[in-house]
Amino acid sequence: MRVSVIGSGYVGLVTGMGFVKLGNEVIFVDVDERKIEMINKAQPPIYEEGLEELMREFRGKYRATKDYREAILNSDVTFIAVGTPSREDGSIDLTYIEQASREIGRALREKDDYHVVVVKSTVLPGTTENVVKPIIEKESGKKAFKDFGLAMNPEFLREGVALKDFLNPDRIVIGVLDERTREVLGELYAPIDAPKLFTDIKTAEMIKYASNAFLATKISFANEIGNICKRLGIDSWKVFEGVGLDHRISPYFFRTGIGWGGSCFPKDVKALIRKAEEIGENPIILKAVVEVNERQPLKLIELLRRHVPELRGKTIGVLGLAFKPDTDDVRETRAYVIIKKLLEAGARVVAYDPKAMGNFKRFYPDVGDRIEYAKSGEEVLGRSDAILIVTEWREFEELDYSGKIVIDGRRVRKAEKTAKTYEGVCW
Ligand SMILES: NC(=O)c1ccc[n+]([C@@H]2O[C@H](COP(=O)([O-])OP(=O)(O)OC[C@H]3O[C@@H](n4cnc5c(N)ncnc54)[C@H](O)[C@@H]3O)[C@@H](O)[C@H]2O)c1
Ligand SMILES: O=c1ccn([C@@H]2O[C@H](COP(=O)(O)OP(=O)(O)O[C@H]3O[C@H](CO)[C@@H](O)[C@H](O)[C@H]3O)[C@@H](O)[C@H]2O)c(=O)[nH]1
Repeated sequence: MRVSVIGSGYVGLVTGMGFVKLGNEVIFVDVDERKIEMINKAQPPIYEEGLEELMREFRGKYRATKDYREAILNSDVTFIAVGTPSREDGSIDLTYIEQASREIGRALREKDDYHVVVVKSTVLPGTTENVVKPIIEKESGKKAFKDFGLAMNPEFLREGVALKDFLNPDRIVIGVLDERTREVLGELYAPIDAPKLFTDIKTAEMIKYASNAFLATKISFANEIGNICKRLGIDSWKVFEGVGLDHRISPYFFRTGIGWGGSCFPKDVKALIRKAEEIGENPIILKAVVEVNERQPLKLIELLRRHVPELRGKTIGVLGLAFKPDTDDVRETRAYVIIKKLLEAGARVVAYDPKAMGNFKRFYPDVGDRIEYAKSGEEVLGRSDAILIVTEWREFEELDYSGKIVIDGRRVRKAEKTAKTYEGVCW
């Protein structure tokens, strides 16, 4: 099938390349010229394992452009994968979704064939039918479900293992209302062996929020128990090993530490809270989930002060800047909050991350410009009075921590075994 993907970021690029691997032809659209140029040279603008190899292998089966018209006229189905960030008050910002819908609508005006538009971005229930649909109808002069198809197909991939997740998902959720669209998406996803759940459109939108909210809740719950464990001298990882053996609970997403960051959980939980309040609900669990998560990285500083009471003038090493390992993404990384606190306390910070140092400096100039970047984890260890572990990159398991003070937010076993002084956040 001929597929176009609007927005070539973490989701758009991975999804599009996934469709290429499944035998489709893909046209990527983006407003960012740098990304377009890189994609056309078969270079991924983001770091994601396996992506570069896939882009090299399938060169010629995909291309990128700024031109919506070209992309829509030369494809049968279009996925919208633009960002849906938070506004200042936590509510969802639909600016990019609205822009993309307008451009798609304008291009569809010139097209006679039945074209299917699929919202893949995470959007609140009602957005596809109440925002995307009327914009496309107005700009195209056509009617949804009659002249063009419309669906919502949330994405559940995790960064770092995104391609694997896209090609081997736990499930595929497809929100559709018309039979033709259902057939097109059924055919497109046919090669993927996973349970396929067809729902109406707003249910598909809600499944995405409920999933992310539950996963964030699971981690905040684990961290709350973990904080109690720490005071009682109990290893919360052992506790959750025991808890997770109950098949009703499952062992996953119980890694206690400094909490969740990233481009999804923070913004999606907040957007759901705002939406709930707007419609007269008070989501007390979700609010507590966010509060626990905001306090959690501060535990690392609290523990550090037990061993280094005066931070002024001290050099503190930070291992890891990405919000999780195997990605260069720094959106809502715990490293930002932690480094900000260190600088406020007058410490010097020397940091290292295998992939995310450039992004950290660009995204957070207020702290990113005030710290030093090391060339390796060894250099951080060599130059610091104490070390904080913020992201559990595999290579941090290879470092020599002997003689060091290490405060660990993610549980790097080598540090736990070999550091002179070691503290874990919840263990
Ligand atoms: N990152 C993830 O792991 C993940 C997983 C599942 C779902 N999601 C959801 O997918 C959506 C995209 O997330 P992302 O992380 O890929 O974002 P991203 O910021 O990495 O990518 C979005 C891309 O859209 C482009 N863009 C913005 N406006 C545009 C427009 N009008 N026309 C064309 N391109 C435009 C941007 O230049 C950017 O390249 C969000 O709704 C997010 O919640 C993300
Ligand atoms: O037991 C755990 C698991 C994760 N985390 C943290 O939680 C955050 C998110 O991790 P993860 O879920 O692995 O990464 P994402 O790429 O943000 O993926 C989440 O967000 C995506 C965007 O919506 C969804 O598609 C995925 O299903 C969902 O897992 C990171 O800061 C992790 O360090 C923990 O603290 N403990």
